[in-house]
Amino acid sequence: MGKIKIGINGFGRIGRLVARVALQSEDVELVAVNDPFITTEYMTYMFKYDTVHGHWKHSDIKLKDSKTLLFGEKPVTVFGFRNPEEIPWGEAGADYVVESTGVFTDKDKAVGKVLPELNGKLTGMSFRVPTVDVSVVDLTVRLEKAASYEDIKKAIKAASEGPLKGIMGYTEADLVSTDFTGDSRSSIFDAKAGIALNEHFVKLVSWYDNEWGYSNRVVDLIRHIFKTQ
Ligand SMILES: NC(=O)C1=CN([C@@H]2O[C@H](COP(=O)(O)OP(=O)(O)OC[C@H]3O[C@@H](n4cnc5c(N)ncnc54)[C@H](O)[C@@H]3O)[C@@H](O)[C@H]2O)C=CC1
Ligand SMILES: O=C(OP(=O)(O)O)[C@H](O)COP(=O)(O)O
Repeated sequence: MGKIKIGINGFGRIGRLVARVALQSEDVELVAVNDPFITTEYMTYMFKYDTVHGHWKHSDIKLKDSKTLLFGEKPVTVFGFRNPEEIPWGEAGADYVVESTGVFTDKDKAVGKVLPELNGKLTGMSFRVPTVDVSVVDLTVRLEKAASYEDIKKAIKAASEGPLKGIMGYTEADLVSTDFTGDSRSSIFDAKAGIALNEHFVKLVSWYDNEWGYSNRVVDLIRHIFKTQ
């Protein structure tokens, strides 16, 4: 089976990290990036030296010419269009495009679309804690069916080791926000941080690397689309 060829629109925090995920994947090939507001020199510099996730050590990155970046031997076409309709992704061979400009998306409305059964039942917020990276979800829940905090912990632990392995994590360690930097899972339940008022009212706490976890899920999503198309 051929590789999944992707383009990335917007080469900021997420665009560059999706590129890192793709470049480390066997089955995904980065073929093009588009960003009208930064030069190829600046793209190279920002990609190489990421303050949060560290220096890129997997390959050399060079400018082949003003329209091509070389990641090791791998050429990646660079476009600079502001209007997404004008970007010639096809010319570069991109079959899937990651939208990571933040200009054309509306992610806050996505939960109810992805999980319609939660419409009207769930709202929430996550704290972008004052570190360069990592967020935390503080979920306060009123339960119709009684459950002790121990039961909840057991169910989440079982899911993290079973159907949600690699996506949901579970920890009883005494960790703090920066300990989750570089974790590719979407949510790591902090068993010691939650609290139950009674068997119908609980607060659950879960951490995630909002940059690296999200970027890994973007590439997982492309793999899913590729497989199911
Ligand atoms: N930073 C994070 O932790 C997360 C961000 N997101 C979402 O990902 C998206 C991108 O966020 P960041 O990477 O943090 O933003 P960013 O500001 O670091 O990067 C955005 C990039 O898009 C470029 N851009 C702006 N207008 C453009 C256009 N018309 N065409 C092409 N490129 C354009 C900018 O030059 C910049 O390089 C947003 O929708 C954000 O909500 C989602 C999850 C986590
Ligand atoms: O840090 C983030 O992730 P989070 O909302 O999951 O904590 C934001 O998605 C960053 O993007 P924003 O600048 O659109 O808020």
